[in-house]
Amino acid sequence: MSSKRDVLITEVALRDGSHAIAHQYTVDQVTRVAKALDEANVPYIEVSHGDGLAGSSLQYGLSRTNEMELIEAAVAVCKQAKIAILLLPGIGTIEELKEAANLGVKMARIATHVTEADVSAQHIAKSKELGLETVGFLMMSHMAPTETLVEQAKLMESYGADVVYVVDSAGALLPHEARERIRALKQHLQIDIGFHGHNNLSLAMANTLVAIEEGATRIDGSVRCLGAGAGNTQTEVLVSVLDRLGIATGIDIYKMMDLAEEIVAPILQAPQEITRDSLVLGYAGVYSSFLLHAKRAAKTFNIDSRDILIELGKRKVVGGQEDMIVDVAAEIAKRNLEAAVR
Ligand SMILES: CC[C@H](O)CC(=O)C(=O)O
Ligand SMILES: [Mn+2]
Repeated sequence: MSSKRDVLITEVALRDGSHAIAHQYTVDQVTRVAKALDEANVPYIEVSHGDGLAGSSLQYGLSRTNEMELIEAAVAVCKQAKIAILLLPGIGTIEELKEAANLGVKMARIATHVTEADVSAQHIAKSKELGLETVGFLMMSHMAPTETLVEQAKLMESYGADVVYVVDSAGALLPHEARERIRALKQHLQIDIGFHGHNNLSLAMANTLVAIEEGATRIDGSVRCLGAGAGNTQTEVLVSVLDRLGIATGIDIYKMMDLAEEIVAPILQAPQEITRDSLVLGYAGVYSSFLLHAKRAAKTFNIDSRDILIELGKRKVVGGQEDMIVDVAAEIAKRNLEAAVR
């Protein structure tokens, strides 16, 4: 296996996939997945609560296992892969960042809403000071015009980020929109550009390939699509497609396929597919991680989860506003009741 890498892949199933399994990862699962990914020569593995460090809460979902234990377990079994964490300023703090760095984490991804990059300044600076490779992660990138995205990415670059990602949190970007965004960032920034897709409109692979065509060299994938909503670009498929295209990832294709089938598939509560709910996430431009919350609220209020998601899309609700899901569900239930007695 060649260790040449034209594109650096970050495997996100142990972080983004946490949303899909209601943050129920065990140390044993994380150990087995991280070890197998390391043996397949995956360069970066992200491990955290789905909403990043310190995300475990009633608002976002309580973790079964303390994420620091999960990080420690992943670090312990990786010989070549670097462990990454996600941090959303305001949810995670500098204290958790330091704790993760002490455990052996090598990369920190600092995530903000696409128009709020300024809140990442001190976290990016601290991450650099701790000697971590540092990534700016601009979430819900479909919600801002390309000029705004460029402005915000430049802020992250000016704070010291080594890489900036276009994050299609809702899986709402169409290929020409992904192309325009990556092209503009390549034109205006000196640092590396990354792309993180979600497959709600079945476009994660197409958008990823377009991003690579436009010069993105940092790409996220989730093995067996174990990510929020319909999941991310499926890593083992991506690695195979890139190999066919002559783009080196350095990842062992058979080992990726085997770990997807034998280690990750049994973790899934249900196969990751594009259901009517995940399709609505992409169609209405709603945060992929809202999926389970909306389904739960729909059950509580006996309403259609799609009505909740469509309304959240109309209101342009962003990450961190999970409390709005129940508010919206209650309003819809009240409206339905009023209509029924009229
Ligand atoms: C809530 C954080 C979010 O899951 C980060 C991410 O992966 C995305 O925005 O797609
Ligand atoms: Mn994601």
